[in-house]
Amino acid sequence: MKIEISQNPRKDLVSNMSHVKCMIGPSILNSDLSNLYNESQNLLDSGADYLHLDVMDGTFVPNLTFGHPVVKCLRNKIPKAFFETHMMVQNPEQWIEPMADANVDQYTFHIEPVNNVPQVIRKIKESGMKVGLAIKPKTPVDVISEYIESADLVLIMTVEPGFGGQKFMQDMMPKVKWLRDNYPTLNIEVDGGVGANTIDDCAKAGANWIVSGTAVINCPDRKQAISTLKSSVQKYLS
Ligand SMILES: O=C(CO)[C@H](O)[C@H](O)COP(=O)(O)O
Ligand SMILES: [Fe+2]
Repeated sequence: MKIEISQNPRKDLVSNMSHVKCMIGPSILNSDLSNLYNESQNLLDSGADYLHLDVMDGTFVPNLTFGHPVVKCLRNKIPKAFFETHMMVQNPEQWIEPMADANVDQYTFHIEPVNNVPQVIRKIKESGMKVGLAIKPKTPVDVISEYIESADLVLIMTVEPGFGGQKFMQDMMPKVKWLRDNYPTLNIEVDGGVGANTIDDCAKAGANWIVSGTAVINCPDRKQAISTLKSSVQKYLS
């Protein structure tokens, strides 16, 4: 008897993500959150490759946003887009199952508050999500080296996590360059203060997943804003 395995509607999209290619993921943090679905759909229609959803718990960072119930509602309305949750939370292990249940594609968590990083990575994988490892500006990049082989992406924060609209920290670029030099096929994401004026620094250092919040949200022509980010990254990708 042939056993039918149910198909993930986003399977092709997910498997295409394993190569180093340019991905632009707007952050909806500073959008009109009362209109979350329309804002998200508008960003996807404007050329976004994925949605970057900032989850904050008020403990790991001094701000509070939304959790899995909101992400699940959004997923019901947007079944096909790639969802990354940026987990700025004190206990990332706690939210793995609920986020997997909300059909999140990639679970990106900060390693700083975690005692057993390999265990969290394993649980994320077992739940069927991809793994992103995030570090704050003050965390040295070599701290994550031992976990990189088992991750799908590393996120280098270019602001202190917690709020949108902050100034880009150019001095994080050596971390990105070190990663790109040592891990040529790694997906490297930057997040915080990234826009038309700072994208070239990120692209030149080797970032290929680009989170941009206010620079895209506040731009009257979001399509143009996303296309500017993409062109810069593509210029530097070999
Ligand atoms: O994780 C974040 C803040 O902690 C956000 O993703 C980030 O700040 C995006 O917004 P902006 O581009 O306006 O800085
Ligand atoms: Fe973020």
